[in-house]
Amino acid sequence: MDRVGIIGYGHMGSMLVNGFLSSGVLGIDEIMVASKRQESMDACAAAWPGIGIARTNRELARQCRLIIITVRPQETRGVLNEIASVMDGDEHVVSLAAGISLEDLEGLFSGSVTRVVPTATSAVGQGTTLVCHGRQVGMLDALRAEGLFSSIGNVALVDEVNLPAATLLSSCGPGLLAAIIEELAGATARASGLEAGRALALTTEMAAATAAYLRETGKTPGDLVEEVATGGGVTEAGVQRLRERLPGVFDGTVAAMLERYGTVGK
Ligand SMILES: NC(=O)c1ccc[n+]([C@@H]2O[C@H](COP(=O)([O-])OP(=O)(O)OC[C@H]3O[C@@H](n4cnc5c(N)ncnc54)[C@H](O)[C@@H]3O)[C@@H](O)[C@H]2O)c1
Ligand code: PRO
Repeated sequence: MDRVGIIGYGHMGSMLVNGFLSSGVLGIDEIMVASKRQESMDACAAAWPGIGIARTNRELARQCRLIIITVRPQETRGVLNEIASVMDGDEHVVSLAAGISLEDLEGLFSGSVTRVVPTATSAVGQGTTLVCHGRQVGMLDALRAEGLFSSIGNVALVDEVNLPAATLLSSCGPGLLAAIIEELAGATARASGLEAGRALALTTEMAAATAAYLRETGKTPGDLVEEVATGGGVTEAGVQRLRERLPGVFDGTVAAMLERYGTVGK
């Protein structure tokens, strides 16, 4: 049977298995998983009774035409080298690895390759999965992969040249925003004595409401700042301070991330 194979069962591998099966886009007998650690395979089998578990990556590659590789970038070449000898050239590999180009991946085996960048927020059906197909990917394979990932959120096709920047925003972004939420809540609790858990709950709800407001009204962030910051009031004092300091902080943040993106797959 032509099952969808997932190699690696960490944050992304388990999120994809949960998403594909919970959404119903794949049935339990249409998916097969292989991962290095026996404990994670035991956890997978316990969470999804009847799921196909391969003992090795090669065993999985022999049985699946669409193979999604969710190991870390520095482990991705090794996995492709390992399975290449049992592939017949008709396979479609989907690589999640940040920083490993289509050209590099296509050089490792004879099938077709798509790069995909999901986001942790896909676990709740929110956020955008970035998709970049290699030139050898046929239309049916492209549509099949896009259909799978659209079951866990939005899908956006992105040219490879724009993948680093788009990844920073849509996939690293939840980590950045979570860190900002944590800092804002923490600083407010420290300065005021408001209980830390309460501060975090209020900040999280505020962040979700702000994103919903911008999305639903189509207003710009600048419009919203203007609405909230009453002249001579409290918000104005905070926004003024942020606008003095944040451009430097974010320029440095983006530069550090783009630099790491260039080396992460080496
Ligand atoms: N975490 C994210 O939000 C995110 C988003 C988009 C893309 N990615 C990409 O997804 C990939 C996985 O990230 P993650 O956060 O899930 O990492 P992770 O460390 O949580 O998971 C990696 C998994 O691969 C397994 N593994 C390692 N070597 C293996 C091998 N040789 N054979 C089989 N399994 C092996 C590990 O046991 C682990 O289960 C990375 O390439 C990353 O760049 C991650
Ligand atoms: N998580 C991966 C990383 O931080 C890639 C996008 C989000 O490297």
